[in-house]
Amino acid sequence: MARKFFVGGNWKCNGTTEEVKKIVTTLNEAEVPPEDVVEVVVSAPFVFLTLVKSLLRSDFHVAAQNCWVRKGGAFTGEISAEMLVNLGIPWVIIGHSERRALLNESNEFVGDKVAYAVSQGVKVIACIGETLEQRESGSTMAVVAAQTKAIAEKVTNWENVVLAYEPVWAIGTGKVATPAQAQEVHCELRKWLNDNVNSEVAASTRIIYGGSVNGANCNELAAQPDVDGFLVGGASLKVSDVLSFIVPLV
Ligand SMILES: O=C[C@H](O)COP(=O)(O)O
Repeated sequence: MARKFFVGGNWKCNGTTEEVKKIVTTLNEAEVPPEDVVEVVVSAPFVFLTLVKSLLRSDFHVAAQNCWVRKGGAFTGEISAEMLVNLGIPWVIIGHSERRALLNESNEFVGDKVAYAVSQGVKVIACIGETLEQRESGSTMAVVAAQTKAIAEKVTNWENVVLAYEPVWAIGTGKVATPAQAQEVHCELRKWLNDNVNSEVAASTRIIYGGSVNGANCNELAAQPDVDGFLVGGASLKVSDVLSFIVPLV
């Protein structure tokens, strides 16, 4: 089953109105592969979601970077999946390692969040990945399998989930995983989905890579059979780089 290539830009907690407008203008003016070849999703901070949605070309889509674990209500500072639906925001990132580490989001909490967002009709980029210590101790696969299991236990509709493998040691460090390292984990994750969910989900779920992706390394990573796209942080924030990992994929 063909899996449409997915390119996500995660702006994290960055940007001003002026910077956002500049990046969106650059994206809007670019000649990129058609939407049926590459799906492009821009993940903006909450405060810029409506602005980005109003300015961004219609063949690109907008994502939030988090949402609450259940129906909204008395949860000060949180944003609910219902609100994203109301604003017409189709995607959300859940379980990014920065939130897992800094805000103590557990595997179970992330699984609950993914399931609730999907149940409300919001598509999810679900992040998983090991720390350097875990990789060096040989537990990479056990870690990402446990993270994926917590999602698989709660989610039935995998059509609306993209799995983002983001080794923590590669995020924002310039130390990109080698294409072989990325392929090895993606292949094992697909096997895990086959063995623990079903063969259709394994064949159709997009497994994307994140961690120091840029224009110089994206093509080699994209050539790996189980790398179905990217979640890009730093390079997605620079006007000079923002197209470097989309346009070469033509
Ligand atoms: O969500 C994106 C990842 O954290 C990757 O960030 P990075 O491209 O700056 O390493």
